[in-house]
Amino acid sequence: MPGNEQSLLQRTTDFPAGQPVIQLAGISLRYSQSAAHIQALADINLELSGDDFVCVLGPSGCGKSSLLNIIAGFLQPTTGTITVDGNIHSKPDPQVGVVFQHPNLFPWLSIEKNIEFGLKMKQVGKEQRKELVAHYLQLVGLDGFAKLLPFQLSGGMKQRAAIARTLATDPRMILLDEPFSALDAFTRETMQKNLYDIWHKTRKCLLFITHDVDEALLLAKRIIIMQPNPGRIVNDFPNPLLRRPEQAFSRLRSAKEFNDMRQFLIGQIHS
Ligand SMILES: Nc1ncnc2c1ncn2[C@@H]1O[C@H](COP(=O)(O)OP(=O)(O)OP(=O)(O)O)[C@@H](O)[C@H]1O
Repeated sequence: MPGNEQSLLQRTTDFPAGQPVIQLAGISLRYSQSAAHIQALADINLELSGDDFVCVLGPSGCGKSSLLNIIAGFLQPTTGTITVDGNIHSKPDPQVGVVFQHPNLFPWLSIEKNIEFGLKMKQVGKEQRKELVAHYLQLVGLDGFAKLLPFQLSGGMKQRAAIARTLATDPRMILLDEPFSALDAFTRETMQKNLYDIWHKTRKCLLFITHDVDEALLLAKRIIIMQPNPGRIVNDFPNPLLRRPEQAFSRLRSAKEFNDMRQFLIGQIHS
């Protein structure tokens, strides 16, 4: 692998694992609509490390999307600050990548051109772009589909292309907003395995929002529970079932500990 590509692919490893990537201090958010106010978030304090895979669970309306939009820089908090690697973060920034529920690829660009797009924006040279695109296409298992247009791919393949596009620019962290919720159950499980393997290989800091307790238990290294009125974090703990890559989902799902944790999480969400 050429030296330049090596440095781009491995840039995240320049930061020691375990070092905070992002810190949220005293974040609150109040939506004001005419005379009505909604306190969507209150007193959010959070620190995510370089190799965290955090799943955020909580009932509808507890502020998960608001929190993600603030971290993405799409929304300004009413109070509080966010820092990325110690620097104030207050607007969309290539250091924080986002994968949405719908892959929103550029429909007129081939899959490889979609992945290359962010690299062009970063002014990465042509040869290096080519190698990075090939690397990330392979990482998400789309190496045979580079020349196709998005409409020629299945929903799961499009979402993998969107993940590759975000990974290719090597952000410090990636926010994923229910990225598999529009997929059928079988594709969803395949995608969960894919994402877990990608995280295991890249050790990228991931913040993943989901409504699905099983999904959180199968994927997360750390689980955060939120509650509404106002939206706040009520629990934040390491997933005791953190899976080894070779462990089958079906095996983990059938374990008594899995069912116990599932009941615990459902109780926490609905308490
Ligand atoms: N643009 C907005 N203007 C006013 N209120 C909003 C806006 N967006 C969200 N809210 C309110 O803020 C609170 C949190 O909403 P948010 O969408 O962040 O929750 P959520 O946990 O992501 O919900 P869901 O799981 O249903 O997607 C809710 O009471 C919601 O009605």
